[in-house]
Amino acid sequence: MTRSGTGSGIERWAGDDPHDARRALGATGLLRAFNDAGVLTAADVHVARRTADVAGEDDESVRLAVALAVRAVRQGSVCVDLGAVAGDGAAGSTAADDAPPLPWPAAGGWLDRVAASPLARRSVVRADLGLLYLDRYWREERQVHEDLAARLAAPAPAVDDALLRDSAARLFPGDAYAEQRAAATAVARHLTTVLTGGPGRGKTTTVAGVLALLAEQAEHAGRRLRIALAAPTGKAAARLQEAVASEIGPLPRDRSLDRPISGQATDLAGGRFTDLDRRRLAGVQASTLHRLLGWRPGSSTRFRHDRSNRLPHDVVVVDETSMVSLTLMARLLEAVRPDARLVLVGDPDQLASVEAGAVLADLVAGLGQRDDGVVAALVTDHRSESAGITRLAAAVQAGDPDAVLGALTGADGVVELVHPDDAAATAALQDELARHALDVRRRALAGDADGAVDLAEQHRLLCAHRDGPWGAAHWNRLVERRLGEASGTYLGAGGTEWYAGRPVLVTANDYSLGLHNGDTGVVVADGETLRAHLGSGRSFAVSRLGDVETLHAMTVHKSQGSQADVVTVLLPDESSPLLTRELFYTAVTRARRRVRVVGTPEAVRAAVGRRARRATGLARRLGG
Ligand SMILES: Nc1ncnc2c1ncn2[C@@H]1O[C@H](COP(=O)(O)OP(=O)(O)OP(=O)(O)O)[C@@H](O)[C@H]1O
Repeated sequence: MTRSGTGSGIERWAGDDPHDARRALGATGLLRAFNDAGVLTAADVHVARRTADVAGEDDESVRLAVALAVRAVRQGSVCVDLGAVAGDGAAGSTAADDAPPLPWPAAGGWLDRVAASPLARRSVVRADLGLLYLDRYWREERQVHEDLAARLAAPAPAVDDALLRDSAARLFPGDAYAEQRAAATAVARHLTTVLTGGPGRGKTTTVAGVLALLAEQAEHAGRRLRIALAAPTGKAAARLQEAVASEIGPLPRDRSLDRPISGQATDLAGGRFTDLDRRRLAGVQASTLHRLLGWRPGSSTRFRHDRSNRLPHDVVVVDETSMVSLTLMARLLEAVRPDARLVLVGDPDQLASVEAGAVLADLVAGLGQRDDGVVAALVTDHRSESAGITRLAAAVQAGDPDAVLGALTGADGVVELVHPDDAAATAALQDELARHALDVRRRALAGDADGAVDLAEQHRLLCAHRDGPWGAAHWNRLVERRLGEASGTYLGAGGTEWYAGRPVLVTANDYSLGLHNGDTGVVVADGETLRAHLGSGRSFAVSRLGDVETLHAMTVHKSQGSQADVVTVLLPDESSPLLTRELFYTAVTRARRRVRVVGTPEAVRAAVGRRARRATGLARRLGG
């Protein structure tokens, strides 16, 4: 009852080192074979063995199925499709063509055996939709579906039609704003909306207008609108806050909200928003989703706000929804009041969340066929100065490698491809990186915090991997070596860890300090001491910072939710399982003005051709 010969496409780690920590000691049978082959890690095997032993399950194929479900979650999927996993190379075919065949159980009846096993009877695993889930993820996916279905079936929120028409025409005037006007009207008319679009498609502009429009509706009904703006990372929340504030314009000098507003509202910024809009929206703050939901010490999956203690807001806008995991979406949906508007904004073509799930892509796939405007897509590019980046991103999205290579070799100076074997070009790149780091350091040594932060934020070096010759760690060391040579000291790990000009990335939330995972900044000299400046006037003694990384280079995954004027993307070679269309798209769309890709044409083709698919059932549940 085994299949063999299939499955050479499944992603494997090199299982030939007997001391590799991923080796499961004492494993036998199928678990042993799949661990030896580098498909399962020790942790996958351990969980499968423990749960099977407790439940008294001896069937090796069932044990293997559980281990594959654990593996699936580890790799970002919510479930595993046992019928397809054997041939699944979607996440990257790293097995050599001559890798020995794996003893796969026959697909027919495999899931049924798991469904009839004591493990399923004890609800350790769930078979549903022809997929196998670990219980927690099955419950979360069902909850997300049920909460969304209830919201979609609930009566539409009350709106004053004439006022809505007027304010939509005022806030989104003429043909130039027609797409956003339609999207904003859809948001006003629905309890739940998914607002999608790539960079520069006018999502933030739409959000700002929607808030003004809803605030006007609320005031018309004699209420003040309670607004929550949130994003998965601190960086993304800060960007959202800044973008919405700059879109709306500065508050009029008299900030009194209670003062009766007499006469016609003036339009100070000369834009679409009036003083009245600005007053109605005064004080709106963006926060991380964790902060909005009410982080509780010791738990990353339970929050102060939940089904029994809902958020007070009338409208909740979440930006960068592609980064929201299934678990976080489940917590959000149970906390939002059933009658509050929920607007999920994001770019479904970007990499999905670090944790399991692909919620935004699932929402678009599952709800996109509806013709009622629940999914509103913005497609018009409003950033003309970066047309080259838009062309490149569109070609990546379309999965057209020739068009991608064409866009990369265009002569517009906006987009550039550097071959890694081009010694002169890579030396020039290293010189440029060193020069940039030195300029940041000079400002930091002079105590110019704003100047150092601004300059550091202008360029990002993005890598697919953390480790290896094209990994972020290597390039961080390389730039630090060049900085050290120029400074006559040894900088970085093993030398002076904290130095003026060290760009830093915060990698964990610290609520007591107000630090958020994803915050970035620069270490700046302050007399004899060093302080890390994180922008917006926030600074900390470096001794208080725990979880930080050096940011001369960063991984594409960690760059999600942020942008820089100039981005350099280092592609690994084509065999890397991380090299996917979503990773490449996310990397190039971090650039506002210029993007340089360092990689072979083969790596570019591999990236464009490979999808980072995740197994989930949500799209199917939503699509009926
Ligand atoms: N209809 C429009 N006409 C002209 N300019 C526009 C229009 N909509 C937005 N813009 C401008 O285009 C730029 C990009 O818009 P916006 O920031 O709203 O896009 P976005 O989708 O949020 O982008 P990103 O995800 O990159 O932040 C902004 O400078 C904005 O002022």
